[in-house]
Amino acid sequence: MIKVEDLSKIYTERAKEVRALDNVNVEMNEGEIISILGPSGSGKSTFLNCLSGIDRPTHGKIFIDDYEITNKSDNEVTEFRAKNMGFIFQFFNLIPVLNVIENVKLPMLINEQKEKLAEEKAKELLIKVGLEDKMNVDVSTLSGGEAQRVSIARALINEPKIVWADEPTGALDKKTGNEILELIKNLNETKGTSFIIVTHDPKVTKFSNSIYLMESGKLRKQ
Ligand SMILES: Nc1ncnc2c1ncn2[C@@H]1O[C@H](COP(=O)(O)OP(=O)(O)OP(=O)(O)O)[C@@H](O)[C@H]1O
Repeated sequence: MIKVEDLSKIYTERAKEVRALDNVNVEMNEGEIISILGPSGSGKSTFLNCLSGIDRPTHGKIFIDDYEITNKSDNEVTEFRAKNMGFIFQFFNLIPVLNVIENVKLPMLINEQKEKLAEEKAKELLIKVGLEDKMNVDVSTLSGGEAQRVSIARALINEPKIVWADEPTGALDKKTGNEILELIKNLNETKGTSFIIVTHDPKVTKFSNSIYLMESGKLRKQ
């Protein structure tokens, strides 16, 4: 489903080169939970940003289901991302002026879907993540675990094939973090969505089908 060929990313800062990704070659299966572990500064976020088309690699090719993103224009990649990918962040990145259900509906409205359909879909997902009682509340009143459930519902609303999660348990206590990972596992099993989780947290591996280790820009399967 994801194929990466000879991928490198070199940042140049004050005439010094940083090789954030160093000739990565990998194929990742569809429908799995994949975790990418590695120390701080090893290149995990750079890898996620390149594969999701947010950043451009210096060298190499990336295919998502045979669609090469590395030879497309910025607009084409943005459209592909909006239709095929969801995102979960460490600090949730919810929009504070929108309530819970409005946050969940937003990516579907951005994709020019009908309001009524977005409303139905958002309700269904909020029930699935256990937030049926919180649909109309202000997001600032949510606990960390609840906020992450909202962001998971938001990530899934366009029925993406892939959800990228950057430290999804990083801001949560151990128990809440485990509940979020259980929810991700459940959604992976019931909907077949692939989750690719970038993390420092070794307990994520317990929920993963495949584990990779990033070290100094090189990726190894465990
Ligand atoms: N925009 C940038 N400009 C210059 N160097 C960068 C830039 N972004 C990242 N780097 C460097 O590239 C390397 C990889 O960074 P990256 O953020 O991908 O690591 P990471 O594994 O995600 O780290 P963390 O776990 O701390 O988030 C680091 O040496 C970092 O300093």
